Amino acid sequence: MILELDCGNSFIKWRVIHVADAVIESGGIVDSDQALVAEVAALASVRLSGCRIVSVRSEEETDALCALIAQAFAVQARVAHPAREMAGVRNGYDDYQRLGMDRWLAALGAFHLARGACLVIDLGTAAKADFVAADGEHLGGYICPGMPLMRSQLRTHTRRIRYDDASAERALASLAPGRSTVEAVERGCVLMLQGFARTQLEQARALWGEDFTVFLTGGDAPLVKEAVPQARVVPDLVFVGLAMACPLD
Ligand SMILES: Nc1ncnc2c1ncn2[C@@H]1O[C@H](COP(=O)(O)OP(=O)(O)OP(=O)(O)O)[C@@H](O)[C@H]1O
Ligand SMILES: CC(C)(CO)[C@@H](O)C(=O)NCCC(=O)O
Ligand SMILES: [K+]
Repeated sequence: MILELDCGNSFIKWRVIHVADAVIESGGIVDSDQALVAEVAALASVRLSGCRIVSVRSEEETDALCALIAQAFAVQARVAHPAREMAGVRNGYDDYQRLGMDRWLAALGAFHLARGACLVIDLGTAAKADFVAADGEHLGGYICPGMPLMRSQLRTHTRRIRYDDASAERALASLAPGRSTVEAVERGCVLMLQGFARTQLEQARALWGEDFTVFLTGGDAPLVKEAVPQARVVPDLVFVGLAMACPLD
């Protein structure tokens, strides 16, 4: 079994899979390196033979996580690195090393699954969109604040926007105009995300007509699912690309 990690800016998503058939044994989402090691160590009957990591954190933070994993599980983690070209996809950035690895791997995974032009919308701490043409050319993309950043900017830079997580969740039962602060903010931010997603669709249509696949991923994908009914929701899209970039067998 191998451990797969997607280290985002706020959370680490992890999975333990059987390497031969990619069957998922277990998985979770944690907010610290220590919590990760604790959760994986608590799995009964798991013997890891390898580990692969994609990280958008600093090199120091990623190295520290690899050291912790080596110590806890006696495996040397393989870290995915930028490439100018991989699996038929050509990185569209002027400086290919600057493209976020989560975006790059999601684009690889999407192109592999779509076998044609695709749009990836990834809604996490940041909202990202990436475009890959039918010939594998990555055309670039967009980065915006995601739901957590929009929310926290409003809370930080205003005096009278204050509410707790439980009421935030309740507020999203509907998207009607808000009749309280929490409803107004939470629903407003969801509409921003949906607007982002719809605008990316318009871009894709302008480029490719109707001949493309839309992928939706990231922790906040459910919030825009209904606004983009044609999208394939693939929560593990980054892991699909990670397996391609770091084969372990
Ligand atoms: N079980 C969960 N734990 C934490 N966040 C969750 C969970 N389910 C959904 N979310 C939502 O997912 C969002 C974070 O998404 P994600 O985990 O994709 O972010 P990230 O990987 O840290 O960010 P990024 O990909 O931009 O670096 C949060 O806004 C949170 O509301
Ligand atoms: C945009 C984020 C923060 C999203 O996780 C990540 O992909 C990243 O750090 N990217 C580097 C900047 C870029 O992609 O242009
Ligand atoms: K991520």
